[in-house]
Amino acid sequence: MSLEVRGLCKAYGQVVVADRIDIDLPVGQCLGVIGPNGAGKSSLFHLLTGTVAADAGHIALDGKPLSGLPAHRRARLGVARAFQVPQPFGHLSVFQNALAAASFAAGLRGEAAASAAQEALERCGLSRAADKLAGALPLLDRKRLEMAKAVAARPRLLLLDEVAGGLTEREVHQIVDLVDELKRRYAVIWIEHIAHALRAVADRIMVLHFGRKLLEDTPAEVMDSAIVREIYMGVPANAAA
Ligand SMILES: Nc1ncnc2c1ncn2[C@@H]1O[C@H](COP(=O)(O)OP(=O)(O)OP(=O)(O)O)[C@@H](O)[C@H]1O
Repeated sequence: MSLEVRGLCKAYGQVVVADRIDIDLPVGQCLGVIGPNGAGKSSLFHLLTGTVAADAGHIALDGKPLSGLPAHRRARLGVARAFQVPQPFGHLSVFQNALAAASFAAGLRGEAAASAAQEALERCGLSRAADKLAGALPLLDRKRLEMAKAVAARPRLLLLDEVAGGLTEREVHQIVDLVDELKRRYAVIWIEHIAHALRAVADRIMVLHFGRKLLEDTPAEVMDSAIVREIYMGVPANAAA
């Protein structure tokens, strides 16, 4: 198992954002994460990347413990995140942005950094735009670059934060195809509000609510579940279907 999370807990005073979360995720699989606003989705990513310290619990990647390590050490051990709002260095080229990620997040130098950057752009469909200024890219390509920066860091665990948000339907399909490609090489966790996108790629979906994992199952089971209908649409879980 690539990612193993056991009993992850975090609270801000009375607000519980992670309540004994367990996750098992191998390379080659995508775990979708859904839940209403404030459910603890972003907090989960903060806890995995190490930007926020957990109150309790254990995280291991490929058997190596991550718990207690600072974010830069976890990045070196293979945790990479693509943010919801891409914030590339707009005055640098697409290639230079990927190179910066390979250098700073993965600690690569020289040829190794350049080939990681090149490979990441190829993998994310951006080779043709390598020399363009990142600030001039249209939104879909900025999303691709955000993912390429994560890939350039040579991750084992790829955390995708609403990477399909704000795109047209057609573009969402392209992102779905890209995530489907990427999950062959990495363990992927994808927080996404666009249900059909997750349904298309995720092997399993986890439903968070008040920091608790309410359900984890196949996309079809989760989308049809009474719990999801209740928390999203206010239909009581015991109401007739
Ligand atoms: N540093 C913090 N201090 C206090 N409360 C926080 C902090 N960070 C998050 N919270 C609270 O924790 C809860 C969970 O927040 P989180 O951002 O993880 O939710 P989310 O599921 O990602 O929500 P959204 O879909 O709106 O992004 C929210 O009530 C939020 O206000």
